[in-house]
Amino acid sequence: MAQLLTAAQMRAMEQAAIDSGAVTGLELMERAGAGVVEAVMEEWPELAQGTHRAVVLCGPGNNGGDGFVVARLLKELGWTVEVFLYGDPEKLPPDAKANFERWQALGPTSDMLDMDAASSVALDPSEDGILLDAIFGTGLSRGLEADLRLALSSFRSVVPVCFLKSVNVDVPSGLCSDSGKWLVGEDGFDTAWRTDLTVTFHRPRVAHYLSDAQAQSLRVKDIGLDAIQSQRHASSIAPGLTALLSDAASRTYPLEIESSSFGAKDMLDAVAPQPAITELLQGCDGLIDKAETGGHKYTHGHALVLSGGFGQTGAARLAARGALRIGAGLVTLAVPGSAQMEVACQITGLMMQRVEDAAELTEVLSDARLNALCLGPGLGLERARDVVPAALAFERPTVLDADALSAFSDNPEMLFANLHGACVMTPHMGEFARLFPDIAQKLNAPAKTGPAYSKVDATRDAAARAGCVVLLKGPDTVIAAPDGRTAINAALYERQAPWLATAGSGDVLAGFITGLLARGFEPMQAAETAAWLHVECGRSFGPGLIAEDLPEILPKVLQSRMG
Ligand SMILES: NC(=O)C1=CN([C@@H]2O[C@H](COP(=O)(O)OP(=O)(O)OC[C@H]3O[C@@H](n4cnc5c(N)ncnc54)[C@H](OP(=O)(O)O)[C@@H]3O)[C@@H](O)[C@H]2O)[C@@H](O)CC1
Ligand SMILES: [K+]
Repeated sequence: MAQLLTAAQMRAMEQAAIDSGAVTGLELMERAGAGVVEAVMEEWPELAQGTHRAVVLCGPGNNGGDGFVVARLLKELGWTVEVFLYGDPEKLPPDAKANFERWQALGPTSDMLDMDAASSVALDPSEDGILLDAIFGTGLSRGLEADLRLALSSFRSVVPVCFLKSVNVDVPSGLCSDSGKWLVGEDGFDTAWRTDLTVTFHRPRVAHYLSDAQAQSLRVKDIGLDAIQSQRHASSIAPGLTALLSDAASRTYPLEIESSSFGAKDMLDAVAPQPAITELLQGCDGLIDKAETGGHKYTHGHALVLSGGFGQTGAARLAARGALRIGAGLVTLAVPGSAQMEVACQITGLMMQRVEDAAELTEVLSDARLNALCLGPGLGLERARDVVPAALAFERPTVLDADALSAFSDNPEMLFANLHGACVMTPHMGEFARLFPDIAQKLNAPAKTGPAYSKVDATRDAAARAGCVVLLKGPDTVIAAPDGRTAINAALYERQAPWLATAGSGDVLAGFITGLLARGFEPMQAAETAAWLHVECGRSFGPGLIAEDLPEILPKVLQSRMG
């Protein structure tokens, strides 16, 4: 596992490396610039052949310094390079200034706010290449002023005309790197724009997995911090490192990525003021295939999925199928009398039990072998209000989805009073906003300054209030436990799975979680694992996916996981 980083953590790591004497800021900047060039060539191999054009927009801080390095390196490769600066060169921080001066020896720097700047670029559309945004990175503190936004959008409008690829250094300028939110200026406008490529350094920032509207592709380039860290571990000297990192990481949560490509845990492990966040790129620990564990069907648990009435049983059947496929030993659908015939005609492998109301459910749950419950898919609001409190009274591992959440929109407190620590709530943003209106309002409020309140913050706050795991759906699904553990399951970049936005997809997810709860996974682990597998199923099936396909493709995904 590796970690997602906040701006404060990244700064602390760089500073610690510099203070150790193992590297200078100038060297890190050089590696960052070289990393950008390398990433561009990797992303578009055609740009590695011959010479091309780079329009480089530099800002007033070290992000701008990276831009000057890129400009120089591309110029040395023979590219046509035009550089524009936002800010006063005299006020650049030392490393950025040094690189500005090195660039000055190779070419001019124009004022980015000059009215004619972008149109001068558009005059010559003959060479393809890149538009590089190196205006702001992790140092963005507020929304962009109107004149800069105007200039930026003029440059962006040149991109299609001149066949340029849009590349940003670290984060697109205007995006808060801790929250994934576009900061708005005093006038309430932002600079939201989807670029072709983001190149970041060492580890991704939190923001890179919290928004689907920032870049098509993300590349993380090594700038040598891991090597410095392992040298330091080897020599066992890390004086003051922990304290330094702790100070700088005041608003931090170590953010973990489960990914072989990002290497081992790093020196931020020394700082763990809050529990970790896992980004589920490569899956989760603890997914033991049923075949490996063997045993009787009851050793894999018995899940009970509550169904709605006649004509409304499809969602519960989907969930039940998902629970069975993911390895629950037995799955029973609890069905009112009106729907018994309908369900009986549709199921194989699943069992059915008549459950008319809360009283009958209470009776059924006296069988302690029913060790995981799924409440919500197709349940119906009235039935949900009746059976949910009765089910929760047993304090068995329980998934609450769809109608089990909507039924309490008018009175979330009633739901919260019944929830317990073995629950997993799986709202989409609409359901979330009805249950946690104040949190949703805070999340959706335009942000003028960073670090802004993020989807991670919102999900954590919701989990703390509800006292159970909350899985807030989206292409950037965030899963949080009441103790602060948090994971992001991002279906972004190479894990995009737009086909998952199909009717019934959420019901299958609820079923996957329920099945894993039945197998004895603890709630956070069940939610993480199910969410990851859900996306993998979507990716594995591809276009044309309908919800029914998700449980059926799961064995293939599990087999590939087992190697
Ligand atoms: N440290 C290292 O060793 C390495 C760092 N690296 C690179 O450095 C980047 C971080 O650099 P950074 O900290 O200098 O921040 P950066 O994003 O350039 O901006 C800060 C400047 O912008 C200003 N400013 C902010 N918001 C503004 C606004 N809305 N409108 C106008 N101005 C605004 C702010 O001014 P202030 O807020 O103080 O008014 C300040 O002047 C990082 O993303 C990575 O690319 C790599 O080279 C690897 C090695
Ligand atoms: K940038």
